Amino acid sequence: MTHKVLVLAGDGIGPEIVAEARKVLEALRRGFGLAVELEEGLVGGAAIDATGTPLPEATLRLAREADAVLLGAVGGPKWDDLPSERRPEKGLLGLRGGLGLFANLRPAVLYPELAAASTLRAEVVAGLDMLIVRELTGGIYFGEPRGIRTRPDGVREGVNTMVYSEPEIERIARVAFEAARRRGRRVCSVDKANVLEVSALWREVVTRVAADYPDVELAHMYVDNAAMQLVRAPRQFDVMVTGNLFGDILSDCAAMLTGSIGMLPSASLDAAGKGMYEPIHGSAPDIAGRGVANPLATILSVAMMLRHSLGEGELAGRVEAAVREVLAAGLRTPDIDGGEGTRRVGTKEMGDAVAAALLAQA
Ligand SMILES: NC(=O)c1ccc[n+]([C@@H]2O[C@H](COP(=O)([O-])OP(=O)(O)OC[C@H]3O[C@@H](n4cnc5c(N)ncnc54)[C@H](O)[C@@H]3O)[C@@H](O)[C@H]2O)c1
Ligand SMILES: CC(C)[C@H](C(=O)O)[C@@H](O)C(=O)O
Ligand SMILES: [Mg+2]
Repeated sequence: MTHKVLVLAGDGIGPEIVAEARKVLEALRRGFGLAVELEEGLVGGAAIDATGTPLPEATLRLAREADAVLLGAVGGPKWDDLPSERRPEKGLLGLRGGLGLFANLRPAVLYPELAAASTLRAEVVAGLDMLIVRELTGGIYFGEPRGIRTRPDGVREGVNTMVYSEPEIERIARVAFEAARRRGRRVCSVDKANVLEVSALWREVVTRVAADYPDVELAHMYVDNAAMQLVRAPRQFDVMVTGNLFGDILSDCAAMLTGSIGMLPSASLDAAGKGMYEPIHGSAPDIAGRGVANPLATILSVAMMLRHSLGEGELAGRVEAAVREVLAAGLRTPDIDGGEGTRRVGTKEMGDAVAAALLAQA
């Protein structure tokens, strides 16, 4: 069966990093007979420029028809003055919401070769392998009412609403407990239950779901403490489950423990396992067009796509092994502190090296 993948390069470094991910898919096709058909679509600023909207109907339709979506990044200063409804980011949120991709898996894994590049001391971070399970289609990102309004006294106010229903909390909790069963059997649920009612309900529902997983240990943590614990002693975490906004913030924080935000992939899944795959970072306007962006988060997102949506777990392992190999060979993009025995390379050279390492396995 031929897998249909929709590729949405997006903005900024998006096209540069996606080009390297395509090389990896091409190497899998040539070296291992992966049957994959790529289609391209527009999203974000690129879609605004071409069609006037960040998520054209055609893109959503192609995404629905595909087995999986691979996305680069969206956004950039060119579109920053648009009202939030028309910004590039709305295209990404529209895809997540429109496809029902409620479960966002963000693994933060330290490759041993990058221990010296972590913002933490090697002995604090060595062996780090945690998974952030972020709820992706609810919470304050999607709650109503929202907007900027003017009160009767003439004062303007901005409004967003954080809402989580019991079914929304229950289904993301189950994703976290199921993942924990395949890993270290520990779940830490992160909330702000000392202040927010939405978090009090979150805690209650997660605790209830935990009863179905007696083999998994559950802990609760307030989000402010969780941010601190991530940079104090991150190895205490196995699976962390949290809401949309907290998960966004904590995953950027966790990224730095692994050496660079350019290393963190993600999978956004629906109830049936269909998914969209993207690095957790953005369009990096400060380095776009210079050929220096780290493509590994996107390449590792391809590995997640192979495993979670295409039923090609063995090939996923091969991609991860190829990444390990190029890091062990000392290749580093400039976002990662090199040090002795390393060699600075650009985006293309890194992608070529991963593709070559893959073909060498064939
Ligand atoms: N999923 C997405 O598409 C996504 C995610 C986050 C931010 N954004 C958007 O991207 C734009 C820029 O946002 P930002 O600057 O806050 O975050 P960013 O993640 O784009 O960049 C933050 C910093 O990390 C660096 N960086 C990010 N990815 C890198 C990579 N692969 N290799 C090397 N360095 C990398 C950047 O150069 C920058 O210094 C905004 O419009 C934002 O809304 C999009
Ligand atoms: C661009 C933005 C909408 C997005 C988010 O906040 O979810 C990004 O920061 C991410 O982490 O994927
Ligand atoms: Mg983010």
